[in-house]
Amino acid sequence: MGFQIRLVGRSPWLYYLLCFFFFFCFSFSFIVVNVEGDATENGSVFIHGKSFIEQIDDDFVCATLDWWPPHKCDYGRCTWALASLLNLDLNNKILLNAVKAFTPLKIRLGGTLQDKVIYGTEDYHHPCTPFVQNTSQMFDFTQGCLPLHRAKIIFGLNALAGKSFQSSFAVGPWNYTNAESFIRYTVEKNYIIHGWELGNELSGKGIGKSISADQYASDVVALQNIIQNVYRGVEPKPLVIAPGGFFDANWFKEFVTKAGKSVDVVTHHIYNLGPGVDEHLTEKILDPSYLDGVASTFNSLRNILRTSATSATAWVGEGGGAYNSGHHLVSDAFVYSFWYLDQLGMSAIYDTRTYCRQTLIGGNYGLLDTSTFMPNPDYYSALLWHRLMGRRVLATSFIGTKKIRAYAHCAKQSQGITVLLLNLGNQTTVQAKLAITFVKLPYDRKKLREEYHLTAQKEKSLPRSIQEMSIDGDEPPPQFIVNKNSIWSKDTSTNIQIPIIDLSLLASSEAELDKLRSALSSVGCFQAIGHGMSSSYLEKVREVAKQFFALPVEEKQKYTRPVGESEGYGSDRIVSEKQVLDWSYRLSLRVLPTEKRRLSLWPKTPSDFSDTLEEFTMKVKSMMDFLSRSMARSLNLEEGSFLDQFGEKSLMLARFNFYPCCSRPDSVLGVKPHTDRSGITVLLQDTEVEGLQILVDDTWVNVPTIPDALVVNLGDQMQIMSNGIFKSPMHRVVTNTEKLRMSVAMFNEPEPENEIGPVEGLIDETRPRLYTNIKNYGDINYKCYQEGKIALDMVRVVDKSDQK
Ligand SMILES: O=C(O)CCC(=O)C(=O)O
Ligand SMILES: [Fe+2]
Repeated sequence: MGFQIRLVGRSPWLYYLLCFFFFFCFSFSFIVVNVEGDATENGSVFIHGKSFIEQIDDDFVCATLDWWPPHKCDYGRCTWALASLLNLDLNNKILLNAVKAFTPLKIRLGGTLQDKVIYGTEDYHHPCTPFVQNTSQMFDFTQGCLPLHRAKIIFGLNALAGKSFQSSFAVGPWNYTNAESFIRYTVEKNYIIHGWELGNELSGKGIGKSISADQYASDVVALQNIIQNVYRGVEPKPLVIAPGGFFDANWFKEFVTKAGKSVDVVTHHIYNLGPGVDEHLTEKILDPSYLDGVASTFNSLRNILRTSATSATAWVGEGGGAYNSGHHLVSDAFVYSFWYLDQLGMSAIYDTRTYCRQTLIGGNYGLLDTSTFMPNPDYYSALLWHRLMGRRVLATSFIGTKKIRAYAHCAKQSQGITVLLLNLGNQTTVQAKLAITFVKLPYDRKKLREEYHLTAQKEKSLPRSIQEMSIDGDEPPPQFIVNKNSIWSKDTSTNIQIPIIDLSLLASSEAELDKLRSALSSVGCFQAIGHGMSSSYLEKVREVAKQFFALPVEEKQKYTRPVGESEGYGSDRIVSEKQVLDWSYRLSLRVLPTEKRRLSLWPKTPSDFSDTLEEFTMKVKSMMDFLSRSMARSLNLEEGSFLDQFGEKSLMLARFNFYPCCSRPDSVLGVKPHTDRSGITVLLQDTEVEGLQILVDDTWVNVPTIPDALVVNLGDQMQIMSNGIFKSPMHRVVTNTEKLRMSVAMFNEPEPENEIGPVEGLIDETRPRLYTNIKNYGDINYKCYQEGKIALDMVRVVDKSDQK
């Protein structure tokens, strides 16, 4: 049998086909998540519909709340805000509705600090004080106390209570006094607790501390005894859950064997994507063999449970993918659903009954946004799974590209089958045939098919690309038409000349140094010659840029700038509705510091692209450093006065600009007027086609093309460091009807962590400080750009005399 599904590439496609129970399919539901794909492939989904292989819990989808307070920070970002068990606003309407949509959502309360919590019960006779950051203490925080008026559900208990520490081992029996009185308290209050979990990440080698499997098993027996005692006469009793740690086959085997019937659920944690700071998370998420790597963990735990005398089931007690709070713009973005849905599908195949996502809210991996509580993309993936995927898991395979992941369950609320297909291929459309064995289809299935398409929020794109419009000579759409405001209508002059400075003379000639100072303090721009790069060398750099832009669209799109990011290939980044768009394409790549390069975005064609860029970077950097020193000398400052502020790890961005012809050069710009945010910009212009104009004395001045010259533009951060003596010029690029133009701009700016500000020697009574000291001007600049503000104005010292 065969009905066809089209899986369009470039992002995940999820198809849910809802059909008849007992495997008589009669309706389909599709969830599709995608944008257009270019290549097409064929494949087949096979579902063994005769019997199910495993069964998950009805409330398989579970999410966690953690203890982390607002001052928990990873990689310099503090992402927990008020999302802790201790401070979360439980009356927040969005939160309540988000949870209610699941009816019920299993919530696991726990996390690292769980093993440092004291419960503020009546018999705890000390002040109930919160967690305080203290790096000399285990897990970097002091003990913290849970005031009991906040407790509604508690899941994770402190397993370290009463233990002594021998290096990384926690030894001795669990002191359960405080936990027991806390459990009693919840029973007195009639709080319904689904399960009590003992400890967090203390299994195997543990994270920070570990407990032997033998001791853990005894502690769990003690917990089971407490539960039997405290809940005497109450049915059903809460589950006893442990160890909530990373899987270690020997440890888990021993624990399960020794805990015997005392443990109801064996929990383990999944952080298979590695540290949140990893820049390659997206590549890992979209790599099928990487995703497959974790299957052995699920399989091994299943085998242990099957071969032990236990009726315990397996749960993922905490699955966050990338540890240390995840990664902003990855774990809270659409791409994470590829990892998350694949985890749900895969874990279910290996008899995992429940999967708790770290987190419901908090960190960068929340299903809800930590500050707004609004759903992140994975919330919808979780909800769709919860509503559509039933308990029974069906054996499913995909024959064809490895980029398709296929999972099928009996449907949840209707009779039939739900199929989940993910397309990890970001370029390929897959035509998939669906074959279900042992099923008869006595009905008109097409009529009853439902599709659900989840789509990543796209940067708003134009119906036609600039290139197409350029080739066809189209009238540019309104988004490109500049409003003829005051800055546009300033005169264009050919009288004013952009200074030419010979760098080879700067070291020896005072006159040339004076020329440099005067150029930078008037125009803020000059043409540099004598820089040591030959014209044939510069031609080679232009050539690789030209070859890249000449590639077919689909080839260039392999390097497309990811949504919300600044590196990669694309046209003007749209940050506001009102923005007038530039008539250009850009390939932006961070080239320094070298460890911050995203090589996956560096073109493979032409083959010498990377080497050429690497060499050009090094040459331009040494030219810029020489210029920084010369600029300092020209102002009678220590040579390092500016360069030291850039720091050892200054940032350098390379931007390859391509300007197609435009039918309306009178009202469309290649780049709208702006100042560069950099410290120094070095620009390699097209050899023939002009376009760059600098605003000098209220007049737009052409910067002519000189084949051997490199244009040096001063950026905002140098204007700040020079206390306004040097100017960061306003500039723009005009379009023309006949000729394509290209340029390569190299922007160098100080390390974002460095505090920069006006050099002391340039501040005195006659020239008071113009700018405050600041860090990360790049961020300030971007935020201002989004809000239509001028960043330099934001960092200016307010003149008190103006405030009257
Ligand atoms: O292409 C040019 O000439 C200048 C480009 C520019 O100003 C920029 O990329 O900031
Ligand atoms: Fe610029």
